[in-house]
Amino acid sequence: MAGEGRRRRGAPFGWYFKVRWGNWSREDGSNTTWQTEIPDRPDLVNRWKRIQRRKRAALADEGLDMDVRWPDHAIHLRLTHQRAQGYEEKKQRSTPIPSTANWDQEVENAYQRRDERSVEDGGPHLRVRRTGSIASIASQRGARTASPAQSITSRDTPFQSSPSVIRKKGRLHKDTPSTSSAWHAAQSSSSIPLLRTSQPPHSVGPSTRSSCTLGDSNVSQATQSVRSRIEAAWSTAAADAMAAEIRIDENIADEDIPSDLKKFTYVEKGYLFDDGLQEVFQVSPDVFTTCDHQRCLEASDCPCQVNSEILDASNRNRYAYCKGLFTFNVPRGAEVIECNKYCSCGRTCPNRVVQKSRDIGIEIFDTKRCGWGARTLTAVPKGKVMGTYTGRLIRREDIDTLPNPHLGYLFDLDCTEVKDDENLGDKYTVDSYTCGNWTRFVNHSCDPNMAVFSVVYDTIPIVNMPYVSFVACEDIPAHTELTIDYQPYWDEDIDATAKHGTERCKCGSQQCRGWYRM
Ligand SMILES: C[S@@+](CC[C@H](N)C(=O)[O-])C[C@H]1O[C@@H](n2cnc3c(N)ncnc32)[C@H](O)[C@@H]1O
Repeated sequence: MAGEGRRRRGAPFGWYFKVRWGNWSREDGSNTTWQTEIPDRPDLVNRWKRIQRRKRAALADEGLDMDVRWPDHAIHLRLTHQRAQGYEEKKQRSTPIPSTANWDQEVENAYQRRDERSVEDGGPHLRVRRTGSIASIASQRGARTASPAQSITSRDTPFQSSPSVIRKKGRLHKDTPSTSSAWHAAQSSSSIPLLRTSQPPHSVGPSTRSSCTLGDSNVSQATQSVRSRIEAAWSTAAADAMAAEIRIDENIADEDIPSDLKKFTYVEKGYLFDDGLQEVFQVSPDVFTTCDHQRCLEASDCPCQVNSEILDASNRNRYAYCKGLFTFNVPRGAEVIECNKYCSCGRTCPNRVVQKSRDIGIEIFDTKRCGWGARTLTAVPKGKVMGTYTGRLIRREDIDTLPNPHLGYLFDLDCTEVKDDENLGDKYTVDSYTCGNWTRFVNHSCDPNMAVFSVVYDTIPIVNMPYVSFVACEDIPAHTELTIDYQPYWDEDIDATAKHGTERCKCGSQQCRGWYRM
């Protein structure tokens, strides 16, 4: 393969490959032809396409603002073919992946088409990496294949709740567990918690106004405008990422809005990076596993999928997702690897779920007992991916330098870490104190309705910078507070009686263990 190009004079419109022949030449010595297809050498065509795709991606990596202003029709008149491709790539990347309204139907259709083609190994397939496999990944060629195949069966530890914890330096509280049934009743009736308890550490609790006067009413106007301004800024950021609405409960008053939150930057997707970390995150295109599919349904022939380590009881590979919902088959220490920007599958590929935009509206509200919280505006089905924990990506070793208020908003990217590993090198944490999204308002519950899992799609697992994805672990009615367990493996990881560093839990669930750890 020597090149490719758009329609040539006198030829039908379309893309052409330029082929240089080794065993043939014209009388004048030239040995290239232009052809629309090379049916007997699909390997050459696929390799060529892969290389071109990487070139396009590299062009787009240079910056998304370049050239995008040009109208579509001018592109092939004014630019080389490669630049036109780069333009297409940039255009696509500048547009976040919208959530598709009829996505379920599309996937359903695709499954149907697959079944019609009678593909033998059509079973769901999960691409993951397990704890401890980092070295073997690195030993493979540039980690392209993500991990060695390593079968586990359904008897292995199932996905539980969260591979990571939100950290906070806390002092020991000796209070007894909170077992309020009012909270539980409030939850099950889809309303907000009713109990009023002590203020959370950074005073975002209930208003301290004791009386209401005309002056207060004016203050209330100003309050509204502060809340509205923050809400507008966050909504704009969410809309830019094509995400659903983000509201701040209108009952939140001016004096209940912490000053730091007025400077808070809402980041719906992705990370902001501490010095030098973006370079770590942005790995070379060569090390990605990629596929040439339009859709990644046939696990047996998708290069991204074949190295899955997760098998079901019948030894068949599984997808992490089924019809857009998380399957909860990911064991502890595993990461989901979604199709990436170098794959040729489209935006509705069933292996692209977390990277889609959030389509569930969220409201931030005052829980009256745990500070602010986040609740869903609509009913959410079990398995629905709600969003990722965003914020500033920092080195774990830098946590000690952070001011105290940050410590309640840290999320360790520790999914693949071995217990009690003291080495802090190459370990990272997300700090959402000054920037982040609605997930930084998610409170702890001992009976949570969301779980978390780690996922990568724009980097590779070995760099230890996955996204932490929040997923509904049960059907959640509209207007219910969304919660996770900050210490999901507490019964495995720590002696429940050793409560050093724990905080008194006010989740109020019937299963409340009385403490949580940041
Ligand atoms: C990640 S933030 C959650 C959002 C926080 N409520 C706010 O107002 O910004 C974690 C903090 O929320 C509070 N919190 C979360 N879950 C709690 C619980 N179950 N009991 C008591 N406080 C909780 C604690 O103050 C904790 O430091």
